[in-house]
Amino acid sequence: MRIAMGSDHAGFELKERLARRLRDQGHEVIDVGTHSTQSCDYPVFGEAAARKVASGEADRAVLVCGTGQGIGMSANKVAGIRCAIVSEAFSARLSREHNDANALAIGARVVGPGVAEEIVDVWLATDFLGGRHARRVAQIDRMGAALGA
Ligand SMILES: O=C[C@H](O)[C@H](O)[C@H](O)COP(=O)(O)O
Repeated sequence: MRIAMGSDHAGFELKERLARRLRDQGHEVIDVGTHSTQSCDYPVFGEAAARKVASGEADRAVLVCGTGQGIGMSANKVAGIRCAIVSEAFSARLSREHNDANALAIGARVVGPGVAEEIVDVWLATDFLGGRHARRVAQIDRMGAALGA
C-alpha cells in the first residue's frame, strides 16, 4: 500500500518508528514531514498528507501529533478525507469497517508505541463492510462536497 505519513514535532519520533515498520512490511511510505523534533504546526502536515490521498498519490494516510486531534482535524478539512482519530484497536477496526476511514490520526502523547503499532496494523488490515455503511459514508462525502470540506 502507498501510505502518506505526516506529523508535527510531538509526533515525529512515533512517525519515524511507524514509518520504519511499514517499510519493513513492504509498504511504500510517502513522508511529508516534519523531519525533526523542532516545534512546528500540525495543520501543515495534516493537510499535506491528506492531499496525497485526495489526489490518489497515496492509498491511505497515517498521521501523528501529540494527541492526534489537531492533525486529524486538519486532515478532515481536505475534501474526500475521512480521518479517524484513534487511541485503541477497536475504534481503528470500526473506522474501517463502518466509516471507510482513509486516514488515521494517533496521539504520541496518548498511546505508547506498542499500542500505536497495533492500531496501525488493525487499521490497515481491515476492509470496509459496505452495505448500509456505504450509504452513510456517501452522505458524509456529499456533505463534504457541498460544504467544501
Ligand atoms: O492537537 C495538537 C497536538 O497534540 C500538538 O502536537 C500539540 O498541541 C503540540 O503542543 P506543543 O506545541 O505544546 O508541543
